[in-house]
Amino acid sequence: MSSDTALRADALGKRFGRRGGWALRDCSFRLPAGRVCAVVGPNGAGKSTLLALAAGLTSPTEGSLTVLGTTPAAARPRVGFVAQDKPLYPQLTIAETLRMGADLNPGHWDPAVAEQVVAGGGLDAKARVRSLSGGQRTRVALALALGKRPGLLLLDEPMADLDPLARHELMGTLMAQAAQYGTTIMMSSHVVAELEDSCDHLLLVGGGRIRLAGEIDELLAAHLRVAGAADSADLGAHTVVESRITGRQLTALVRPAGPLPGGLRTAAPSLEELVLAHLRNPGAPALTEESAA
Ligand SMILES: Nc1ncnc2c1ncn2[C@@H]1O[C@H](COP(=O)(O)OP(=O)(O)OP(=O)(O)O)[C@@H](O)[C@H]1O
Repeated sequence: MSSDTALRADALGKRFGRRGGWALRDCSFRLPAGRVCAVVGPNGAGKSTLLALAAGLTSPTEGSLTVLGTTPAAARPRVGFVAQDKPLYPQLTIAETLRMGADLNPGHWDPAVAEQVVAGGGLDAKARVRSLSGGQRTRVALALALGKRPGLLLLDEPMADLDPLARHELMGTLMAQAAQYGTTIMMSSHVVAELEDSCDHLLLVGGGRIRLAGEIDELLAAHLRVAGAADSADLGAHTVVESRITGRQLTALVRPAGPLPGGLRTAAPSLEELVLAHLRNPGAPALTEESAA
């Protein structure tokens, strides 16, 4: 794998237990290094499973995953992971937690980055973790992950319990980290509107499969919102992700395979429109680099 690839999945599958269903199946994608990648999908889609596989916390049932050019287990010292439940030691103070981060990451711990993230929330370094709110714990968990100066940062719904100001500020910190150190960031979220400004890559997971994968600009450019008279709009030659007829009016989200029928009004979709259309239509054909190749 070339060094410009942070993460590569090949026919990756994960099943919990021998009789369990597949949490992920037949997932193939490539995440170039230095990208900020949004992982979106409905509850139970397999997002956390994918992040846990990338963090080396669980192993694939089939297929393979390459992280920073090696196995997920070997890449762990260079990977930061903030799990959904943000495990921290409640009896430690914030200062002790960060010291633990320094001890666990000899030679690649950046105290200034970690302290800056904590200070951004106005937190007292002497406060014990157990006395912190959910959002404040998130901030400490992010400080631990960022202080490690990871090559790949995996964040499972990092913003879910943060107030809007804290989200904005921490997103800014994450973007600055990505820009300054070339850190690849992969983060799951349900708040798609917030991702449009900060992410440049998208993985949409549904039912354990990859539904959309690629650069957000390219995915958006491959789709069009169309509207026009229903009786004059034969979209049969194109991939229709979603279509609705109200009265005589057709509105649709399509992946054009060539020129569209005349008389239709077209507009570029927003990221939220693209994601929602695919979530509402789980049977719509996937678009990934593999399917486009
Ligand atoms: N440890 C486990 N044991 C058994 N099944 C599991 C386990 N972890 C996840 N699953 C199953 O795998 C599927 C994917 O779960 P996962 O947590 O990856 O989804 P998700 O996309 O992160 O969901 P959410 O948005 O609700 O966090 C679900 O059907 C879930 O029940």
